[in-house]
Amino acid sequence: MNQTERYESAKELYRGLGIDTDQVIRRLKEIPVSLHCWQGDDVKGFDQDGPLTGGIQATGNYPGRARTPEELMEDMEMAMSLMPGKKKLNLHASYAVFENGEYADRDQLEPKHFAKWVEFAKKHHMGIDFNPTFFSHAKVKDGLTLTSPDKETREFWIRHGKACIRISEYFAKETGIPCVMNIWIGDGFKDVPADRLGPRLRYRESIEAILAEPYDPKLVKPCVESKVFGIGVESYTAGSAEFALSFAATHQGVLPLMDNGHYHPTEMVSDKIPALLCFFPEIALHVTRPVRWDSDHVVLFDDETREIAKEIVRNNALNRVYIALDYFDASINRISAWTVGFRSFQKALLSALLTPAELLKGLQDENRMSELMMLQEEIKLYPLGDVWNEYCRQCGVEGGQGWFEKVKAYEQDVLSKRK
Ligand SMILES: C[C@H](O)[C@H](O)[C@@H](O)C(=O)CO
Ligand SMILES: [Mn+2]
Repeated sequence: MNQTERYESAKELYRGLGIDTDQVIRRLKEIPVSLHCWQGDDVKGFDQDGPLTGGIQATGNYPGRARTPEELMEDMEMAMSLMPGKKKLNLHASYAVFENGEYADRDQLEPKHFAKWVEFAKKHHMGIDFNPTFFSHAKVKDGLTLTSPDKETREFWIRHGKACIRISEYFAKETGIPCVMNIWIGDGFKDVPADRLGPRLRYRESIEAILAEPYDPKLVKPCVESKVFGIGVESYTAGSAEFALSFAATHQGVLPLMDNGHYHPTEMVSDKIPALLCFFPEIALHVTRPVRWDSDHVVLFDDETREIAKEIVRNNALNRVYIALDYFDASINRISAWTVGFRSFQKALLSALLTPAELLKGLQDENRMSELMMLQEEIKLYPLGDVWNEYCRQCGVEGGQGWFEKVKAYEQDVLSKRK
């Protein structure tokens, strides 16, 4: 059978489950997934020369890292040409583009410093999500920013956050797509602190000061991303899950953002999604793959990634969950890392859309658990790959491994020349 015949055969099989694969493909094409710029340069950014801090690490030293805005945009374009589906551009403030010798510190950033990125996003018909960069900067004092006991330090970072509110609104107005602005700080302590409450009270106050910056809540979606520990802050992080959830629950219009690398290894974010959907109109995610710790490995088509996609789809929450990828692997070709991760989550969304959720819920509600188990297991061997190939064909990208030849050629022609 050729690919078309295989798709037609798969279509019939899924029709037997009450699934219209043509409609699934149409729907998947419209689900935006935010693609993080920082996989392309190991989270280095353009505005500082110092090391990556904040308790995160991009391990490896694969040649060809993007060093300039132009190189990063070129690499993202290459990667996006290999990915099916709708993308948003996810930027950090540290990726500001200064021209003609200009420079602005983090608290002085303006929309004009991101005009090149808006041009890039418009060229690719993308919305833009944004992140204040509360790390990798000299004004991180003793590892602290918004929680610092030093007022001047807090005020610098509050000004940075306010500047990012203004830039986020600029992005939304320029692209016509709301901007998710994610607040994450690495503030914490390596060893047992004497005061866990004080930093959190200051953090709450600082975020409230940032959000006092006027903005249109239809255009800017502020989020607070939690974390359980970081490298060098193993004993305490101010922005814990309880803090982030409580802040979002008590501040109108603020979304909790869950990164599935930010919990204890046995905790599953997939299970947390339907819990939060009971209480929050909207939530945000960073989809990643933690190995032993919050290692930010490339997302794969693995169980938890599939479960995360399933919870979003089967709870009819595609319009309530802002999906972003967050991983940075410096040990492999970065174009391939971007591409594998994005395609993996597209596969997870497709798998979820091809699952007969109502049929399975009915079996659960009727306590027909034996049949439920049987059917959930049998569906795993349905021909997802034939629908995937048709989806990729319609999106104009390779369904199988052929795309990697293009990555190898790009490495040969472009990346290898970056000395
Ligand atoms: C670069 C991102 O802001 C960062 O990865 C953050 O989202 C995070 O997950 C830190 O562990
Ligand atoms: Mn994250």
